[in-house]
Amino acid sequence: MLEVEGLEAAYGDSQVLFGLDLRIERGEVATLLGRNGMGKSSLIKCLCGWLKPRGGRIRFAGEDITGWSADRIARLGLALVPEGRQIFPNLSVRENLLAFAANRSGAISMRWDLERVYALFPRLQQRHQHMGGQLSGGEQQMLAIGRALLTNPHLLILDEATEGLAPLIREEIWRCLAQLRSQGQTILVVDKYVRRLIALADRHSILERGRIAWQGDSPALDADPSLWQRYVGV
Ligand SMILES: Nc1ncnc2c1ncn2[C@@H]1O[C@H](COP(=O)(O)OP(=O)(O)OP(=O)(O)O)[C@@H](O)[C@H]1O
Repeated sequence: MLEVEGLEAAYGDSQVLFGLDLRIERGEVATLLGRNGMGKSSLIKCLCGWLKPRGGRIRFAGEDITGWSADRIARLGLALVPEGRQIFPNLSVRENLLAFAANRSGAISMRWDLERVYALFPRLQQRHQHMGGQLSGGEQQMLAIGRALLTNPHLLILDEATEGLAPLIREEIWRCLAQLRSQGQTILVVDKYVRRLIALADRHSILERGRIAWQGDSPALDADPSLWQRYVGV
């Protein structure tokens, strides 16, 4: 589904990614781990087309998308739930959800529609007429996830999936991601809750100063908590 090879990126003269490799198979859940400023968001920006790579290759859904524009990559079926949600404060929940609805993966069965999103997040249905700006942080995150799902993406990316959310809402987001996983959705998630990520995901990549410091599966990460302390600070 996604193959990144030797990815390099910079902001002006300041290089931030140094030869990253990453692979996500269809139906897998992968994570990016690392302390603040290690390059997770920059990698995601490259995948989404917001930051042009200086070197390396990105292949997604059968295409070489290196250097493609963000809207072209989105149309190919990559959906981002961005850090800070970025929902429209002056549109209702329903309008936010329908603003970008599409069928990018060409799914015939199990297609996401409004009803299915409301079934996943009943809170959104209860508040469907509320403005985006009136929602709590957790509700905004549900809205951002629902909006991304309504594009029926091949790959769903969540940057800081549960950051700043109350514990109960965090649990609801984890429950939702587990449900999506069981339905075969391919997901790349950035978060700091390593235990939750081990339970949820198949593979993990730890970033350290723009380089991959460690890659492995959940049993390997679970078996070595010293990695978490060293690279994630938990
Ligand atoms: N727009 C920008 N211009 C210049 N430098 C930037 C920009 N955005 C990020 N950086 C720098 O790039 C490096 C990687 O940052 P990035 O945001 O990718 O890290 P991160 O692991 O996602 O951390 P965080 O969780 O804090 O977002 C950092 O040194 C950061 O200061």
